[in-house]
Amino acid sequence: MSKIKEYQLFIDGKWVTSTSGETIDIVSPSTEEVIARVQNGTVEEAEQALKAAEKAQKSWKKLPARSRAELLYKLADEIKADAEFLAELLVKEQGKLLKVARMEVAVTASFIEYACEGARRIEGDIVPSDNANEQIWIQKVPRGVVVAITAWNFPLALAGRKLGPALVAGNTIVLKPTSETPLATLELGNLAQKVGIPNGVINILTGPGRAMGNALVGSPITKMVTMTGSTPVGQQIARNAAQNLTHVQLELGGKAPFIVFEDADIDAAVDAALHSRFDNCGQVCTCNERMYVHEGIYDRFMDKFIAKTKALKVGDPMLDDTDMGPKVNKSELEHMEHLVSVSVKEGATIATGGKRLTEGEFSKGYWFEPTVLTGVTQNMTIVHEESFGPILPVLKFKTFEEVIGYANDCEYGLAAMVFTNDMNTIMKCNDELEYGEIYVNRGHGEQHQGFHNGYKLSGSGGEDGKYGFEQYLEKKTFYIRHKA
Ligand SMILES: NC(=O)C1=CN([C@@H]2O[C@H](COP(=O)(O)OP(=O)(O)OC[C@H]3O[C@@H](n4cnc5c(N)ncnc54)[C@H](OP(=O)(O)O)[C@@H]3O)[C@@H](O)[C@H]2O)C=CC1
Ligand SMILES: O=C(O)[C@@H](O)[C@@H]1OC[C@H](O)[C@H]1O
Repeated sequence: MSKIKEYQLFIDGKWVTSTSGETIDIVSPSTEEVIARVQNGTVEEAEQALKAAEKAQKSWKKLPARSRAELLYKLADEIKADAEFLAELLVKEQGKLLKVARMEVAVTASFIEYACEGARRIEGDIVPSDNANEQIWIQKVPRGVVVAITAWNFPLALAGRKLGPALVAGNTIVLKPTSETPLATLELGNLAQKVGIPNGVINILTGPGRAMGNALVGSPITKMVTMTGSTPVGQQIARNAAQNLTHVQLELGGKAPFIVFEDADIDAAVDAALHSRFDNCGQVCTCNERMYVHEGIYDRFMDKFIAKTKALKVGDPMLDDTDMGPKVNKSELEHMEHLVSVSVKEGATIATGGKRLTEGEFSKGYWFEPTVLTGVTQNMTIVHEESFGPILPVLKFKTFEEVIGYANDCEYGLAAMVFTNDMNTIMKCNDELEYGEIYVNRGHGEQHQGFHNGYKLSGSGGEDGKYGFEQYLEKKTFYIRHKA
């Protein structure tokens, strides 16, 4: 039995063991085995990390942005060089398919590289004054210490998505990954040391979000909090950050509608709907969480969709021919069972799936069948509560007005997907859908140069692209008068 690796806290360029003397077991979702242990960090260690970041930021911000970017390009290179090791670690800790984990590692590096491209575009303004012999300069400056808190579904990519722009902009960072899947993120500490990122610029802490997270968010040293996770926790963070009026950027829950109009390309829509629901075991914030199919094509569409859902291969995420791995933990698995049970009680029919898998290779781990619910009505719980798993409720619709009303009848506003070839319908969807991200004739999947922006309870501030980069900068205005 190989010795279980115990990770430490990464503070001020050094690996340290927590004074708590306690560790957190990291469990494989595929086998339920303990695969590693991480520190149960203390509030005092949160303070130490913040102070290290504050100290380091004073010189880090003085480096030319291009010099900061050079170091971060090297970090991205090291991530790519370590791709297979990091990908397998993601499979072990989160249960995602190896092919998806490889994509996640590549995306982590490219998030950082995209941020580096912005190093020469941190531009301000020179504005004419109403006064003679005077100029007004509006300069973009870093905020200071950024606290980044991430979710368990794409832990490494979410870290790169935040670390890249934060550091290129001249901030330093204290990164707290989720206690569910912190391992690949912790490895960034080793890579930061390897490329020579100065001590204190990157700090990585583990420990329960409530205690450690609260301490990080509530500190006056913290000048920005960027968090990806659930809406309730995002709301808690916003309340906690308010005491210091700290800038907060939140990427939260979603309940994306997937709308198939009568003129849609049915085969393309079936494939997009399938992948947008079941990829990463449905654990993507922009997943197809509810599907609306026009009554005119419903039977043809559903025959194809159900057949493809039944054909999905659930199993070992390390194998190339596996289509779906396990849910991330026991409570998430039990939540799937709960949602199906409530849906059936409310009148839904299970068209396929609906149960946890327990036989043979599934005797250990958190496995759930790809599930499609039909006979669903708009008032049912499953149409409004995020499942963040492989459960898809399907509803019929007749008219444009009806389905737009259904789609917008939601407390979330992150992503929506629409299949139609009618330009007029596309433009009306663009006008009327209350979502920050709309995909037309394709499934979900953001790009770095876009803007990942949740409306309503899906978030605040947005990230990615030039608008996401701007979040990591403050503005400073100079009024400069000179002798005539
Ligand atoms: N909009 C988007 O881009 C995305 C949204 N999500 C959403 O995230 C959710 C699933 O991820 P999950 O990790 O379970 O989300 P959680 O909200 O449970 O946790 C997110 C992070 O917040 C930390 N945390 C928990 N409580 C606090 C607190 N009081 N103060 C500060 N930090 C805290 C957690 O730490 P710990 O785990 O140690 O408790 C974790 O690191 C889903 O709702 C999904 O929709 C996921 C990915 C992307
Ligand atoms: O956070 C999510 O669920 C998505 O934004 C996901 O995270 C990193 C990937 O690039 C996105 O698909």
